[in-house]
Amino acid sequence: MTSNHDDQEYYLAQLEQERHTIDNLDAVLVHTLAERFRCTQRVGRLKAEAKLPPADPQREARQVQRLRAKAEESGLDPEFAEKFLNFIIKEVIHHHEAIRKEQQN
Ligand SMILES: C=C(O[C@@H]1C=C(C(=O)O)C=C[C@H]1O)C(=O)O
Repeated sequence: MTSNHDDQEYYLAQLEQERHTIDNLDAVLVHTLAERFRCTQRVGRLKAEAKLPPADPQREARQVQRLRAKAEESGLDPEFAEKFLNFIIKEVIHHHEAIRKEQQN
């Protein structure tokens, strides 16, 4: 009984420690994404001023290859890395289209 109770405390302490690390990493992810979107907003304004299209499929393909390789190196599923990057890029392109429309008005 006592040993079960002790085990439970041990597991709960481990769980709390791991969740603390997850919280820190989630904060890093949010800060990193915020910086990336600040940067892509600047790119969107530059492209609108230069009359370049919002999407650049060749750049996207290079980014996907680069990220897939990095994912493999670090033990992350490259399929997941690609899906995640495409999800972000889709949002960026929406922003760039909105910037372009604003500039046209
Ligand atoms: C940010 C850009 O705009 C778009 C978004 C990209 C991205 O989020 O990585 C990449 C290519 C473009 O489709 C860019 O052209 O660099």
